[in-house]
Amino acid sequence: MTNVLLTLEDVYKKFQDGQTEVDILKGISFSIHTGDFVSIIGPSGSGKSTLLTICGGLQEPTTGKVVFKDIDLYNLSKEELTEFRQKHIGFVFQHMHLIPYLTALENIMLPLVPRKIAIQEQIERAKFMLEQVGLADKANRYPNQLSGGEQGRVAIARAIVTNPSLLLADEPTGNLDSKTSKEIMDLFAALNKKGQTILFITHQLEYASYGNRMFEMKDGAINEAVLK
Ligand SMILES: Nc1ncnc2c1ncn2[C@@H]1O[C@H](COP(=O)(O)OP(=O)(O)OP(=O)(O)O)[C@@H](O)[C@H]1O
Repeated sequence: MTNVLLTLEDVYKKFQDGQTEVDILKGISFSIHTGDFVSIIGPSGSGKSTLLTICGGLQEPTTGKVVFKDIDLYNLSKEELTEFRQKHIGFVFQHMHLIPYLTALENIMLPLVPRKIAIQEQIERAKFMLEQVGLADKANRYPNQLSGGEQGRVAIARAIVTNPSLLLADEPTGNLDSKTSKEIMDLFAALNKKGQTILFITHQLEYASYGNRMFEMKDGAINEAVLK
């Protein structure tokens, strides 16, 4: 039985830098399995965010294939790709991107809106997610009434309220102090323990080692570290 969730096959990404074309990703291949907790670590500008967006169906590679289960992502139409992302992918970004004029609960409900789910069920599911991330008592707070770590928790709850097969996080601890960062990483670890597949970027080895696999990016290539 195979439980491969995502496969990248010889992925290249080139960007135009003035007159020259620069290869940012140079033939990346790997597979992620259901239940994996994978970190990507590497120097600034090495292409980590570019890789993550390609994995999440947000940015097409120049060449190469991205296959999710048996779906060849970049063969989908724009509409199909949007639907795919809504159904299968959760995103958490460094700056959280919470909507300032919506409460924590309403922020978490947002991804459910396009699904035409009855409003009461949206509320119930968002409340359940708040409990999962330990913020049941902060449902009616606005983002500016929450600490950085609490905002991170809301962003994570929002990313997983749709039960995505894959959670992608781009430096989720980037703006947080070390105590709060550890809390967020502990939350990821707890979610992974419950079965959530996670691929995340970090600059810090300490957090990279939370995962069961670690990818090191350098000069457009990836090297999987051997973990003990
Ligand atoms: N749309 C674009 N057009 C041109 N160059 C780009 C574009 N997007 C990214 N780049 C370049 O590609 C390189 C990799 O960027 P990327 O954001 O993927 O790196 P990163 O490893 O995530 O960096 P950081 O750790 O600083 O966030 C950088 O040199 C960046 O300037």
